[in-house]
Amino acid sequence: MEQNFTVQGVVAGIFLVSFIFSLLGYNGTISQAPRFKGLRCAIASVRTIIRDFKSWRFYVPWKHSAPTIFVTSKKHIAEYSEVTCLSQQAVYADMFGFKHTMDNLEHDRLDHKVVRNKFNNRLLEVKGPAHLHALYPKFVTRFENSWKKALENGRTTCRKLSTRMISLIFFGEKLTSDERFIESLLQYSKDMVNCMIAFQILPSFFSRYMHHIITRGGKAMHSLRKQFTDMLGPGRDSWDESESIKDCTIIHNMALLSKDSSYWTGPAMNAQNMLGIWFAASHQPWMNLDFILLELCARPNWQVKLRQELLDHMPLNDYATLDSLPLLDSFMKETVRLNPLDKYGVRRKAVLPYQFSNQTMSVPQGATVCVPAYEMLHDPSRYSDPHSFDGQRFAKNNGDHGTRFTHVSHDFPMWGYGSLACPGRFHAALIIKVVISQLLMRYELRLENENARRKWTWETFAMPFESTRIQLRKIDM
Ligand code: HEM
Repeated sequence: MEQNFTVQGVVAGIFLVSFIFSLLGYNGTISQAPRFKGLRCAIASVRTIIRDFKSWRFYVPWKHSAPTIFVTSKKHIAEYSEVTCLSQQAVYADMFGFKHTMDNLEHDRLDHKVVRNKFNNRLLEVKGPAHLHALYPKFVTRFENSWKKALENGRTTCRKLSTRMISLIFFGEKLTSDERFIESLLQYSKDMVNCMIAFQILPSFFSRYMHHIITRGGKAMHSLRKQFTDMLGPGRDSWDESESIKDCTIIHNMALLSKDSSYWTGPAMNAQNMLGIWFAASHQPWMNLDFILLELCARPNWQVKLRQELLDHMPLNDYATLDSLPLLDSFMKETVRLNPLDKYGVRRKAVLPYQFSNQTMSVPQGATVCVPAYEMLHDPSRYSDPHSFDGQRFAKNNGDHGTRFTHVSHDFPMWGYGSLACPGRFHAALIIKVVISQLLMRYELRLENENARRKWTWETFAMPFESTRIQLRKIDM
């Protein structure tokens, strides 16, 4: 429902704005639309846009985007992903309008890349895995409680399930049992995506007004930021949470790690970084979880195989055991290979001009460098029979682990590359594995409607429909 509302809103917005531009005689960049000359051409252009959008072909009709440079060799990827003047944050700041959606984040400071990246790596990649292992029983209990609620309501969504789970490691058990707090977390992430769509369509002049309208004055963002600032500052000592859980949370460790640094000027700046990390964590886990469930529905034989693998390793009392199952890992990875959320990966925007070290390529200021992720993941020289689903592709023939789901590689750009590769990938893997294993041990899964549309696309993104319904049939174990 919500998805339909967003898409309809977008189409209506497109209609209105293109009509106005057309009447003003704006010369758009739509490839197949005629040049706008007067009312007749305007109506024809609007029809083309509506037809394209109805057939799920999304694009920005009137913006000239900066050039994109594609890179595929390991050497080049390793080089450009690390260079300071090619900024990761600037890419996402443009895409999601961080100026508005992250309370004036100064995304183009060059020191951000180095300091924030190191900080986030220590916080999530270095410290994260041990905390995830320690909290594993809490995650299982969190799944059980969330699932009980879902059964009472007769439904849930991957987004809600994933948010309830992952928020536990961010903010502890007590705060994330508060429905109003969970609502703000969910709303903030939705606001970001709705703004992204609106900002891509409208001239940047409108961004701050659109942000205000779409997010109702940034209600969720301000409420979260206030809460984070308090938890990272004056309210730290009075935070009502058990010490053993608190010690493992991201917010508590953020305060500890930044205490003696001159870069972090205080709780307000940390709170802004926390908004960023929450945003990074809030979308991709549920979307990948959704695709994995859809692939499982299409493959009942894989449900049996994975269930057997789980049964062979019972009791799953610790995360090390669940995390070491080669077939589960491989199935998840193969799903992601065939359903990448973004056609491009390892995106960096040149905040200054850059010349590759072997002088073969130069990147003008403002251009984006990235890898053609979709093509690479479907390239027969990297993956044999690349268009067919092989759930065992990443496990060895003897059933051992091949390459892991969380492994970072230039052949598999899902996590990015180099020192900026996703530091939260272990968190994402845990959430997905807990949900999949708990569901498989209880149910057989199938789609309510085999022909239901499963993906929608926006620019280079391909995302699951939240409304695709999965039916669960209880199994006797
Ligand atoms: C399936 C889920 C996820 C996917 C596919 C994913 C993917 C990515 C990718 C592609 C990047 C950019 C890397 C680059 O440009 O080289 C990234 C960055 C990042 N991700 Fe994730 N991510 C996921 C989940 C998470 C989670 C759960 C967290 C937090 C717990 C997280 C935290 C971050 C952060 C903080 C960055 C920015 C890195 C930096 O600033 O240094 N991600 N992620």
